[in-house]
Amino acid sequence: MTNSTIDPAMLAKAETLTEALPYMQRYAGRTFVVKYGGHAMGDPELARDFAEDVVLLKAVGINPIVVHGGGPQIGAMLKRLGVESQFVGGLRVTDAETAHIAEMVLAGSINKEIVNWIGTAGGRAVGISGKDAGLVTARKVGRDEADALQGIERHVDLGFVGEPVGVDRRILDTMSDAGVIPVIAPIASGADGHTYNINADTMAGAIAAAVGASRFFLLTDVAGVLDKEKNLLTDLNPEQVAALKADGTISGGMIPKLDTCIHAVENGVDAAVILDGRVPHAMLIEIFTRRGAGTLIRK
Ligand SMILES: Nc1ncnc2c1ncn2[C@@H]1O[C@H](COP(=O)(O)OP(=O)(O)O)[C@@H](O)[C@H]1O
Ligand SMILES: CC(=O)N[C@@H](CCC(=O)OP(=O)(O)O)C(=O)O
Repeated sequence: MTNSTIDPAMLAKAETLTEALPYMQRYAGRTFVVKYGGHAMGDPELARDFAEDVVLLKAVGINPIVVHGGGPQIGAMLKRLGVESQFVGGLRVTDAETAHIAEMVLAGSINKEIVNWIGTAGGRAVGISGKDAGLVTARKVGRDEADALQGIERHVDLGFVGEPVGVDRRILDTMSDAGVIPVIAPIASGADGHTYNINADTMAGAIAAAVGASRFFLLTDVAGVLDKEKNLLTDLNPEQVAALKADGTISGGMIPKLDTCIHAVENGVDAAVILDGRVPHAMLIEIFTRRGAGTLIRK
């Protein structure tokens, strides 16, 4: 049969698969950490696409590890329960009651929902938090907030907001060996026995560094890092990120996100990629095609 008798649409599908082949060969056996943000979770269609992508990675021999957020979902639950919540420097001030609710939402409903999507897509996922098998040990975060009005620095107690100080990867290796996809909620215990609420980007970055991930994907609600004219910056190194911070091109939630990426690439992760979680199959396009997507951060 010659090309002229083949349906062009079928041929294009076959070419998509052959285009993916060298990437599948390159990445087989590697570990990818995927941070799935709360904003990217709202749409059930996109959630299904995301779960399919994760299952496909596993099927071609990559070890995906999912770390999820859920900030908007915690906010909604706090509102329902009439509990006030405020953010300082992108972190939710977390009293004992808020920590309890954050754990309920993150390690409870959201974690199991993602496990369910992955199961529906034909994968085997196990949902855990940083507490399980001592995966992550946290310590309390201290923060100095500049009081812009008075021009003074004052220490803000964020309560039970934690940062990872240790990662014991053994449970992740056990799960990977058993063909299981870990789904991790950003909650951990401190050496003091308290439960800590951890920013999901920070949690994912610590896990990516601890496992020496080949790729660290952060799915968010923008196309990637944008310049002042709103054009996508496809590649950045730590020096360029520092310049973008200094001239005010990046602000808000993008600052801690990029800090996390730089920390990860300076601690054993090959590359971090900020991706648009609103684009169906954004991860597959980035990993398996020549086009790529989002912003790649590398040393
Ligand atoms: N230069 C920039 N490029 C892209 N996004 C930026 C930039 N500067 C600030 N941002 C903001 O950062 C946000 C992403 O961070 P964040 O809201 O914390 O994401 P998530 O909730 O997914 O973790 C974007 O929605 C955007 O408003
Ligand atoms: C300390 C802190 O701020 N924790 C976050 C944890 C969830 C999170 O980071 O979710 P997203 O990735 O969806 O924003 C919070 O309470 O909202």
